[in-house]
Amino acid sequence: MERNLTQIALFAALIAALGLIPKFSLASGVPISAQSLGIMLCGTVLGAKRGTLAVLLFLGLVALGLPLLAGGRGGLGVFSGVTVGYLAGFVAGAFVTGLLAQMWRGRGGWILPSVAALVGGVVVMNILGIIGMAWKLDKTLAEATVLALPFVPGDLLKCVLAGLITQALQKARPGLLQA
Ligand SMILES: O=C(O)CCCC[C@@H]1SC[C@@H]2NC(=O)N[C@@H]21
Repeated sequence: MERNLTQIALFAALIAALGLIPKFSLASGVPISAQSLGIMLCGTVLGAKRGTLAVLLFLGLVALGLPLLAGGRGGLGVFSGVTVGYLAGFVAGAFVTGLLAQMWRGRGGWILPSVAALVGGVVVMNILGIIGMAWKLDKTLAEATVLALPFVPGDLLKCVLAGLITQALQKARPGLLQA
């Protein structure tokens, strides 16, 4: 129990730390951000339940006003901005990544954790992000999808990184990863 809480807090802190890497702002207002790597790792390393709780803790701190989002943003206002779909995607993405990672735990080296991150941290997260952009920017889903295309190369790289980091942690600290 205590160990779980520590790990949840640690991964919430990891997402926050990735927010210190400068974001690259695009015309849509949704930045290229390293924080989605943290979301993927929450799922691949902690699994669905603990990973989702870590993301909820992170977003709870953001809602309280802590400037933990990339570029030093925080407060309730961010939940009504153009990235609201992505913020919902942070939660759903960690959950789906975690479910798949748990199902495939210990198999496939770095590839299966990467595929889990691809499905949860790229497909699910971007679907919600695109819906949010379409809503907030008054665009069609097709137009919003075009706006999300610049994220794809970086997001694919993050999937590979998430798989490699997860495999390394599996070897170094097997107790951290849930079956
Ligand atoms: O800071 C925020 O308010 C959320 C930013 C979300 C950015 C999304 S995460 C998935 C996709 N990949 C990126 O690099 N940026 C977007």
